[in-house]
Amino acid sequence: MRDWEILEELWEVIQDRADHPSTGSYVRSILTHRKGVDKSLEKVGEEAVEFILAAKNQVPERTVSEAADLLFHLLVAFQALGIDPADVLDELAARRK
Ligand SMILES: N=c1c2ncn([C@@H]3O[C@H](COP(=O)(O)OP(=O)(O)OP(=O)(O)O)[C@@H](O)[C@H]3O)c2ncn1[C@@H]1O[C@H](COP(=O)(O)O)[C@@H](O)[C@H]1O
Repeated sequence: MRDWEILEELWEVIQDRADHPSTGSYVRSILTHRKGVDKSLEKVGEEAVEFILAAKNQVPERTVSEAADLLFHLLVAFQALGIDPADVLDELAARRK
């Protein structure tokens, strides 16, 4: 079983793509898209719907795959919006009862 470090690693890759030109990079293509932030938000919405449909249709493998797409695109949207995932984690920690 993998631990949560993959999310941290992925965040570092996304930041690297934001900071450096990289031909053929999917992340960079979203971050530099002419619609900018809207493109990343559109992808989050799209992947959320695909996740819900897979879950409702009870297709476990597809649901896991769509969940991965959703988490990935959420991180890309954080980058586009200038949100630090650490702030989101702090928010969750602050809600612990
Ligand atoms: N985890 C991912 C990842 N998950 C999904 N995707 C891409 O997200 C897209 C999913 O969009 P869709 O399912 O909507 O497919 P699509 O219709 O072709 O996409 P659009 O044309 O609508 O954008 C696909 O092109 C996938 O390749 C990802 N692309 C990259 N990563 C990670 O990001 C890293 C950096 O990627 P690059 O920026 O491409 O170097 C990679 O090493 C991976 O670790």
